[in-house]
Amino acid sequence: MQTVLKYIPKIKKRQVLPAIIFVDSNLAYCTMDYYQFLFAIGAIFLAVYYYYTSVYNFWKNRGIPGPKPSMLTGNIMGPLTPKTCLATAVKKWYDDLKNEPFFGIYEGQTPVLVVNDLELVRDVFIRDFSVFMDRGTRIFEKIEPLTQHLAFLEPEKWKLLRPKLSPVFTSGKMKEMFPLIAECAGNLENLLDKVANSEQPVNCHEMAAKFMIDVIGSCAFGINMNAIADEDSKFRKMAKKLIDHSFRQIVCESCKRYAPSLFKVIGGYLQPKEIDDFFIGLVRDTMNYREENNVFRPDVIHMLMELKKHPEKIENIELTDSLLTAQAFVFFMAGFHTSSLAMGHALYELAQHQDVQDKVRQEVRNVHKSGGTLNYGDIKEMKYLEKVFNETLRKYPVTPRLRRGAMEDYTFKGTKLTIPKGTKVYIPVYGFHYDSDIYPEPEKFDPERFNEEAVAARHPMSYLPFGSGPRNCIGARFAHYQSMVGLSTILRNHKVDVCEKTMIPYEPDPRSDFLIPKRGIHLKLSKVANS
Ligand code: HEM
Repeated sequence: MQTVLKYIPKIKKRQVLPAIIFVDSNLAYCTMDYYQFLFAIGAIFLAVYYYYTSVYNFWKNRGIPGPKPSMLTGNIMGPLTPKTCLATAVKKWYDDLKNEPFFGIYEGQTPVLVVNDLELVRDVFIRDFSVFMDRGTRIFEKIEPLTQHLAFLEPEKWKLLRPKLSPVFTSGKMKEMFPLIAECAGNLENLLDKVANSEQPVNCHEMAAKFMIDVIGSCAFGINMNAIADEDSKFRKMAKKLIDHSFRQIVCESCKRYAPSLFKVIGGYLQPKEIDDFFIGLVRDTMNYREENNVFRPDVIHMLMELKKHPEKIENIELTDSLLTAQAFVFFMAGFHTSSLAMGHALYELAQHQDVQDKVRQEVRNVHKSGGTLNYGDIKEMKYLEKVFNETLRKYPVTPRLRRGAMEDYTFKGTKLTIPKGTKVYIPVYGFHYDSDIYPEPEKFDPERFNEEAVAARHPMSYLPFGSGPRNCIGARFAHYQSMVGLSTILRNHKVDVCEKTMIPYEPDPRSDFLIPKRGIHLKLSKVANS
């Protein structure tokens, strides 16, 4: 290949221009008149400009207001241009437009309707669920086989799989699993003493993640993942890789969002295979072990083995190994990541509100007088801790917006707006949770917002940490129990304080769509004498 840039400075009007800048020595130069060249460039610019302005007229043409989109990225900056995180963007749009029933934004070039009106939100989640069963997420199953899980699956497969997996999380099953969670809490207690003795700040988000990995491993997979005791635990390493923002992952995510057709072609080269191979191997080996040794545990793996044995129970779906593994994978991923964030954020607030922390400790000690192992009933009695947990998820909803996709043309009730089939819909959770008309002084951490009367006085759609309707979080009950066990274990005999390393004010990580602390949650942990 030979560069012929050297020709360019010598060009004069009406001179012949080598229009191909990189020319293979075997190819003849392609020549073009100077004005023709300028015209061609201009035409290309015009075409691109026309394309983008017409794409970005979608909402304007329908009379729907919205923030001004940028070329290419629309309104969602995304991981390649991390100026503002998604939560901050959602809040800004909502604050500017909250008196509108809805407004329009663009994810890349894709129009998205954001629904503000709480009754219309209820229609989307519950009353017209048959239209909004879709998550509105595109899956590239050949490139990323583990993304064909419950959270992303298209409605046809989702509606067959969800009822088969829901029984894993009934309250009866929770009771059965509780001793396994309590056992992991024992290991956490040993870690707490080590950390307190070291007198060094600890990243509480990471500590919570280790606990959650052990809990999910034990309850969903029947495996001791050993993340608390072993710094080199393979599961902890995989978990870190999953939530990592390496350059490769940022490129992948951006490509999927802004250039999905390109991702189809190059995604296979960008995608690390290590995580897929690890989980596919893990689920296959666990199933084989149980089969050969006749092991029975009423968990996610058992449910998946049953489906594999009786594929006739789910017609119209080919139950491939990767489809089954993807279901186990989402329980691991969603189970440890979301709950560890909730637990980390709760400790962050408690370290800044010692009065609330003392009250929680008092309650935990009253309920759990005997010490020893916690039981299921103990958690139910910790009403104040529950309020703290709920208020934490109000201030720090893990997902700042929820998503749905319209499966047919849909007219919003009481309005003239009809959206075409396939339109994406967002629910601005972070906007609701910080709306001062719903939650006065929204920046304040106040667990009393969750006393019975206050909750009954609010619209049910104004608090959505676990989503709502038939496609809500399948693991909400499990998340609640594992977080409450983790928090009560830490706070019973230990105290968290802010220290020099604590990030105040809070800054979310702009590279993630989840609400994640930018620099971890570093707190000082010390032992509290038993009074
Ligand atoms: C504090 C912890 C958690 C939070 C804040 C959380 C939040 C959410 C949210 C907001 C959704 C979307 C709901 C919607 O669109 O209406 C969701 C879905 C989901 N969550 Fe969770 N989650 C948590 C813990 C868990 C746990 C522990 C598991 C499993 C062990 C889990 C498994 C799932 C799955 C599989 C879905 C997809 C459900 C479907 O599409 O049918 N989550 N979660």
